[in-house]
Amino acid sequence: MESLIGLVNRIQRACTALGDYGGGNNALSSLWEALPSVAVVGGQSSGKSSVLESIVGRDFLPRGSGIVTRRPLVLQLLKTEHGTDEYAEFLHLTNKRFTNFSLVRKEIQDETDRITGKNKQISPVPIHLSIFSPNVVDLTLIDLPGLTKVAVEGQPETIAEDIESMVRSYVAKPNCLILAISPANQDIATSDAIKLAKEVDPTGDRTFGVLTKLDLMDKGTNALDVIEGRSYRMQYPWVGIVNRSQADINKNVDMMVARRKEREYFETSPDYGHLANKMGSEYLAKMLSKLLESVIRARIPNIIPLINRSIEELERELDQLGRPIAIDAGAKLYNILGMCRAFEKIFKEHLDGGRPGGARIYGIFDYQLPGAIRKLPFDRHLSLESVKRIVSQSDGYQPHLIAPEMGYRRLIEGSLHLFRGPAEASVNAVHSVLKELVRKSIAETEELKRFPSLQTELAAAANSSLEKFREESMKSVLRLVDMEASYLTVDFFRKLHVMDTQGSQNTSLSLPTTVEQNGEKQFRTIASNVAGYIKMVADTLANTIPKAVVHCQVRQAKLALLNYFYTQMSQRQGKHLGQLLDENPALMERRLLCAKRLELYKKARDEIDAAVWLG
Ligand SMILES: Nc1nc2c(ncn2[C@@H]2O[C@H](COP(=O)(O)OP(=O)(O)OP(=O)(O)O)[C@@H](O)[C@H]2O)c(=O)[nH]1
Repeated sequence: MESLIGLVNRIQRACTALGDYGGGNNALSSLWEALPSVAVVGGQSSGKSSVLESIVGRDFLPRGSGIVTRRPLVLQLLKTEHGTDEYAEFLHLTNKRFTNFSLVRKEIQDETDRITGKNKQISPVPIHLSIFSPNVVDLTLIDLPGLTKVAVEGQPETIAEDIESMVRSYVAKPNCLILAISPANQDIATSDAIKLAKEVDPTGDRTFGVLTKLDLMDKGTNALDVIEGRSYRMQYPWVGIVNRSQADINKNVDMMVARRKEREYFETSPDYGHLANKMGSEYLAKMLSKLLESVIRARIPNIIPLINRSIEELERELDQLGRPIAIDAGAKLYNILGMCRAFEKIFKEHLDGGRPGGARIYGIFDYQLPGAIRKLPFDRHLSLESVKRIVSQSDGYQPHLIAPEMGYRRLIEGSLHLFRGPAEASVNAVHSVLKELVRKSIAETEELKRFPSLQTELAAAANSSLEKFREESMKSVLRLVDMEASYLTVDFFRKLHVMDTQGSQNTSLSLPTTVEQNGEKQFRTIASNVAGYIKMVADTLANTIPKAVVHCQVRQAKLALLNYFYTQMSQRQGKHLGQLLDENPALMERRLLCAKRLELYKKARDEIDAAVWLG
């Protein structure tokens, strides 16, 4: 069965491939940070690289002066069957097996430079190296740049701080075991590794003290005070190491020989002999492997809810951001039309009552239009003075004989003309409501939110259709008013005449009146008759204007708001369609990031599920 370390290895590789290497300010939760790991921390020349090589049993890390490790190196060791060949693989060079470890060293150097440039910058993007060998234990270690104090030529002044903050970002997370390397030939109180570990892990629950260069201590001195926890106590016992010296490296002393020499050193040491079975790089590797396995076993149950929660959050965010747009013209057109239909549906819901707004149109017909008609200045138009003037002007040089037919007509036409105002106002008011509903519906169409250009174009197309509907509606309502003026309802006046004759018969016995009195009475009657007629017309128009407006504007808006837009769309080429779908670049980037992170979490969930089943 594959070890849990192998499982975490695979998830870590997926993390790097999908852009999650912790930190970052993209507000996405990091799986990388949640995974247990072992970070190797130490000051420059403390012997970090030597410890790692000793654990691997191979000479493969870049060496040189200055800061050699400038990107985190995630070193995944996988134990293979006894007798099998050793080889190494990089995540960035899939399918290429390295059996020559000096080429591994070169590739680490080259790959570091690929991201950081040759000017010795540092980068948090890790390099993943897997080593398959029968001489290793299953273990993952992360080699970090050595803590330094000074910048070398060409490096930014802030390099020391930059390195410290990168190292800190690894060791600060609670799931990270810290392998703190300190050289024995320096005062432990000045160890950079111990200083940092103390800060981020004050209880020492996850720090392992490793003391290198025991063989380089002054004759007659030893590091027992440290190793036995008297000068600096930690939860886990210190592990002493003797690596290859510079002279051994120069002589190309084989790593296996070095391991043997280290074993012999402890076994024969008068100072450390009693601790020999708990010293040396082989012991360190085995102990770390066991511990990492048990930490992973303990932490996995907490990681599963994190993964599930993150999947939910990412799916929610992706739904809000919308799925990516297809590239071919047909699919683009299909998408655009789909969004238009979603908009039209919402627009109709506003009119039909599913959403608010449509009732304002009824308000125009029920309240605004009758109110405006009531306020028309008929009183002034039909005042005695005005009636007299208009009747006499209409009579011309020959006063009327029985009834002032022309006077009536002029008075009525003048009154009817006043209805144009309320009719026009109704059309304009409904137009404003429809325009507002278009704006609202666009804002409420979730699918359109990502596409500002499409929104603008859709609004322009809808508004230009509304403009056309308004023109049609205006013509129709004004025609209704003009029709009233073109042909008067004869019946109304015939009935009046009959009533008038009966009235004069009834009053024939009343007191005699003067000529002026008679004339004035006649003008009043004319005013009252015209007012009666106008009232009748007002009632009619209060009913027919809404019908015309609904027919020409509201119904048309429901039926054909985007007809012209659709015709235009079908003639557009792919490039133009693409312009309508030009999303905000920040949004596109965010979608990509979320999609990659989602893929990572799903992969991790599958990996863990499979391991649980197998386990
Ligand atoms: N004699 C002896 N020399 C050691 C030991 N450990 C490391 N060295 C030497 O110390 C020097 C620095 O060792 P490295 O392993 O390169 O140290 P490092 O911490 O990786 O150094 P940087 O990557 O430059 O920060 C090398 O010349 C090693 O040979 C040790 O236990 N004994």
